[in-house]
Amino acid sequence: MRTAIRNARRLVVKVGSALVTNNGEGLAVDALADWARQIAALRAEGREVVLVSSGAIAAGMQRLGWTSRPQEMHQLQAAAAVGQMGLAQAYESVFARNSLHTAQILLTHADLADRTRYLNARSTLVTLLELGVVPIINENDTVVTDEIKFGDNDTLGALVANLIDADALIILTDQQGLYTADPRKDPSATLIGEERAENTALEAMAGGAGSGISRGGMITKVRAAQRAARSGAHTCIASGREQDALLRVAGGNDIGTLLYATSTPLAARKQWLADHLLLAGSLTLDEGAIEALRADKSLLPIGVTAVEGDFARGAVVACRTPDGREIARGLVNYASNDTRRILRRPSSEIEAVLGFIEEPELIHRDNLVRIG
Ligand SMILES: Nc1ncnc2c1ncn2[C@@H]1O[C@H](COP(=O)(O)OP(=O)(O)O)[C@@H](O)[C@H]1O
Ligand SMILES: N[C@@H](CCC(=O)OP(=O)(O)O)C(=O)O
Repeated sequence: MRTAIRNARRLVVKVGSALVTNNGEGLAVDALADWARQIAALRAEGREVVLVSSGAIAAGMQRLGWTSRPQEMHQLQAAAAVGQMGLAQAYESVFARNSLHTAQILLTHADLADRTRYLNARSTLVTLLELGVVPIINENDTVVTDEIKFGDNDTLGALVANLIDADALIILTDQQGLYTADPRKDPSATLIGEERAENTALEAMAGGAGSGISRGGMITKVRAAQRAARSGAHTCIASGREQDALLRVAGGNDIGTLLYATSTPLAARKQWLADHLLLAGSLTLDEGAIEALRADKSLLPIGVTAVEGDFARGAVVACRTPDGREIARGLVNYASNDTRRILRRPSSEIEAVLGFIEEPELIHRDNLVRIG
């Protein structure tokens, strides 16, 4: 499977806060310079690289002289705004030494949930890659609150990989890869070399963040690999402190943990639906509707037993089993108040109940994606 990474043309590289900021001590400029050198070498091989870098909050805290991470959102946002300047400046200068231009892109969840903005972000990124520029992405921490944050950049890295149809996602962190348990807590844990990204047993092995500096931990990296696999991208988690880590991973060497994709990539529009982190509402389905969705059919109002949330026509909603498990999601044809009036009814009655009809389906199969 390592050859899949060796053959990857378009790569997303994610570097975590602990690495970027020397565990919060300040920007690790030597590490940044080393990644820039390796990314330049990959570009010289004709490969395209997008960098997703954390570290704004940690760098901002250090610049402001704060020794512990503040709790208050506006203080975190202020630190991110200060730190992002330092981050951008440092990357610009280390890539310039390798004759490469960089571009700063700050994204929010809302940017990727809106179809037009999503497509715009994609075109800009692809244009930058065609121009030979290295896009450097972070979350736009200054404008997002907790409920709507990606929170950790592993998730953001996977969404970016899906956005630009990357072949591989390389996550550099402070461990050699995914271990059978958190090695900080269990010294007998062993490194996993390769595994299917979709193997849900991996989630039980992965724990939370290793330091107060970072957010996600290993669990968000495993989930990022699952997400990236939906668009066919393979993920490698490796230590950013290893000599030439990026070049060795991208060269197909046996380091870190490779979580490879096996499923057929989703069509672009369905990928976008699957990548929504926040849904406007949810529908509870009966057995017949669950069966219909498994057979790739549309969702009709007759198979819906309950509606949750307040949503407009065209919103993305979850389709759940009676015990609350999400099995699919899609773009709904009727607003929540209308959906409540037509649920459990045959489509032939929609017009009589509502006084109008949009479509006979509540969610058309083309706008529906199965999850899990
Ligand atoms: N099964 C595991 N294997 C490896 N590391 C793990 C595992 N479970 C939890 N961790 C922790 O995840 C940390 C890496 O994630 P994180 O601290 O969020 O770093 P980053 O800033 O690179 O995203 C490790 O330092 C480790 O303590
Ligand atoms: N956007 C935040 C990154 C959040 C974070 O810490 O992510 P990670 O290092 O991936 O756990 C920042 O730049 O500080």
